[in-house]
Amino acid sequence: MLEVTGLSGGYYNHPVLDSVSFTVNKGELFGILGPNGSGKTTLLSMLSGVLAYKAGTIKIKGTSLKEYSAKQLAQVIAVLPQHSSLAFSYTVKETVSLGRYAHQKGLFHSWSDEDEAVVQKVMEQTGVAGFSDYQFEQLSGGERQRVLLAQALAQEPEILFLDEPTNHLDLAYQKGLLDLMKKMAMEYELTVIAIFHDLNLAGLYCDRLMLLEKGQVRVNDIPNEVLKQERIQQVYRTEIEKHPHPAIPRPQMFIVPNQHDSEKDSVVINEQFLTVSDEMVQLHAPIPLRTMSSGVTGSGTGWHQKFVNRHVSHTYSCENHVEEMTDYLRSHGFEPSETVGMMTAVFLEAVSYRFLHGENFSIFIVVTAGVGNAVDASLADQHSDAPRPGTINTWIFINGHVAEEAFIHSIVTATEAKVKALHELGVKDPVTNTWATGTSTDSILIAATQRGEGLHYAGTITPLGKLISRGVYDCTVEAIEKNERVKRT
Ligand SMILES: Nc1ncnc2c1ncn2[C@@H]1O[C@H](COP(=O)(O)OP(=O)(O)OP(=O)(O)O)[C@@H](O)[C@H]1O
Repeated sequence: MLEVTGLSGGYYNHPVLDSVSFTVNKGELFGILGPNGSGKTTLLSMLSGVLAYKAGTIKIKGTSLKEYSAKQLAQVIAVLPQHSSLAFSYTVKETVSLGRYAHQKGLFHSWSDEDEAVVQKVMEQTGVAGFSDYQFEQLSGGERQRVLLAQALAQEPEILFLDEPTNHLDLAYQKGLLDLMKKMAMEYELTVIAIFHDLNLAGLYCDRLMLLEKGQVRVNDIPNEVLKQERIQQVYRTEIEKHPHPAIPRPQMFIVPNQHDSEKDSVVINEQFLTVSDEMVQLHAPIPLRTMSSGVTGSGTGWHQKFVNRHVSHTYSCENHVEEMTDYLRSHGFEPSETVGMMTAVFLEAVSYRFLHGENFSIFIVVTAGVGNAVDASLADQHSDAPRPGTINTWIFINGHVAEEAFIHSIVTATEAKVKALHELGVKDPVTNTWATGTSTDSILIAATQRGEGLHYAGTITPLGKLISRGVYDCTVEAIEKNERVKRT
């Protein structure tokens, strides 16, 4: 649909683009990225015939751009510019109707039924039909943007050029505009070429992205390839982190702000932050910790500052346990969204904890363990599936900067150490009378300060893994033994 080869040029005495080449296929949603001043708008101006170029070729539908008359070009391409104002005062409908110019014939063209139908349709699509009689100048920035999009769509173009289309739009309209572009690309094979500053929106919606740097193409590929952490850091000269979108397989980039609380660099989570009562074991960290957990609240990954392991009776009914736990936390002064909350039927005086030092990092482990619900995982299908309160709850606080994979390693390593502790104590599954590997609802928390030493791995023979293995094994053995003693008294 669009073929650009060796395109160079810019402004008087100011070369901007340097041999830019790329193609865009029919029905593609193609994103142009690049830092301020990299030449994105200059490129779009050349592609839409507004700015002359010095060298290279631009072909639209196989024909050189230079061979199109203004009217012919307007039948194929439409442009939604970054900044626009109107020379005269028009109503919204009149503004949108201007988009029909390219399709009108003769000197004294008349307004056809088709013109009217198209204008009504695009005003509905862009959500501006409700204020069709308003003066354009009376509208907010976002409303104007949508009216100008309607005008561009009224042109019924085959290629739509957008310069930062989501500028001025609120969240819902950003999504609305890009969903509409995607739909039109898929259903009507509209080719959409858009400049984005928001890498995340570009990554979410575009089929392909082209990254410009100092007037040259740095890369042109699918979003996951273009949005590589190191590359974006280099080109934009800023610190970002790449993570997958939580709901769809698309990349997302997160800005990492400079930390201004360096006095907390030395925060070490240890026993001083732990409180044990009959009702709960709680830890209040002085800073939010990066967490991965299977708690009743605060599960999955997140950032949490408070940690609660609450005692419940053996007869606790687990129906609606999340809601009940949320109410409990709130009534005890905890904000549920900021708290990792677990439950246990174990008497909490039987808690076991240890602080262990590595070379440049340390860990603090807290375990409560009862084995009344012990299960042999290899024979779990012989058990009923009625949920009961978890009986081995393991908290691992890491004073270090833990990579995502090391969070997962930590869970594997801790589980292996726990299984060994159960074997060592000869704990059996009461249903199958075979060696137990855990209990039916064990929970785990890994919480890291994300300061200091970078810890990339936590497999059993890594420095972090060795500490976790030792600590979880010792604490689990001690917690089970203590609980047995408490139960006997
Ligand atoms: N009309 C102009 N006359 C002279 N130089 C210009 C003109 N417009 C832009 N430039 C220069 O051309 C270079 C590229 O500008 P352009 O607007 O294409 O960048 P951009 O990537 O779209 O930037 P931004 O992200 O800030 O919108 C910049 O150095 C800019 O100063």
